[in-house]
Amino acid sequence: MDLTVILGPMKSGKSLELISLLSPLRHSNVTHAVYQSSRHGRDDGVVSRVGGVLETRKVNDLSSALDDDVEVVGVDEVHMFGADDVAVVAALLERGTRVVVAGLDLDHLGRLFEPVIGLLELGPAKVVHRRAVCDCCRRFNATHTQVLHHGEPYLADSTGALPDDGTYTYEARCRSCFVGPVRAPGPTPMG
Ligand SMILES: Nc1ncnc2c1ncn2[C@@H]1O[C@H](COP(=O)(O)OP(=O)(O)O)[C@@H](O)[C@H]1O
Ligand SMILES: Cc1cn([C@H]2C[C@H](O)[C@@H](COP(=O)(O)O)O2)c(=O)[nH]c1=O
Repeated sequence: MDLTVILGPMKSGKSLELISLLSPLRHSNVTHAVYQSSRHGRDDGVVSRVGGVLETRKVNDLSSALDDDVEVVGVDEVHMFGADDVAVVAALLERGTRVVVAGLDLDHLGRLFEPVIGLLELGPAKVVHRRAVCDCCRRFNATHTQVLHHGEPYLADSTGALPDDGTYTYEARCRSCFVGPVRAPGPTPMG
């Protein structure tokens, strides 16, 4: 069936959106399962900061979703999964399963997460891009997540999941307030 991808920085309401889309299914006959990466230690289940909870199965990878054989599959913190898990999503869609995924699009350096690239390549029926309020300038245009370590931007070139256990603090930021790695200047335009 179809794929819905919910993206945005931390605090933008991705969990809220996932809960509002999938929680009614508990009251229906539609078979469904929601998976969350076990690398996400902050919550047991999809928990929105504004309230609301969705029961999840904590998994290291999505392979069990193929065995569960339900009509609707939800995936939370999808940026914490890998290329093999994107292949599982593709197989589920091929089989006629409706899949709804939510996660960060951009990492702490402002780069697209690899599984997000793979999901967008599957040609989702719907992509929801949510914004948060910038924790610096307070405008409602935050697209990035600034990770701070002892109050300074964390700019290490790491790709693993970052814990939300107090080691780092996380701020939603707009593109102007976001501090990313210094990039080498590109070629000067001709003309
Ligand atoms: N900087 C912020 N911008 C927007 N909402 C915020 C911010 N800080 C806290 N919130 C609260 O967080 C809620 C969204 O939280 P949540 O659903 O957990 O988002 P996400 O899953 O994207 O991290 C908002 O509805 C709002 O009540
Ligand atoms: C920026 C960034 C964040 N993470 C982690 C930190 C949290 O556990 C989740 C996002 O939680 P949300 O509020 O539900 O959006 O992702 C990460 O692993 N890598 C990063 O670059």
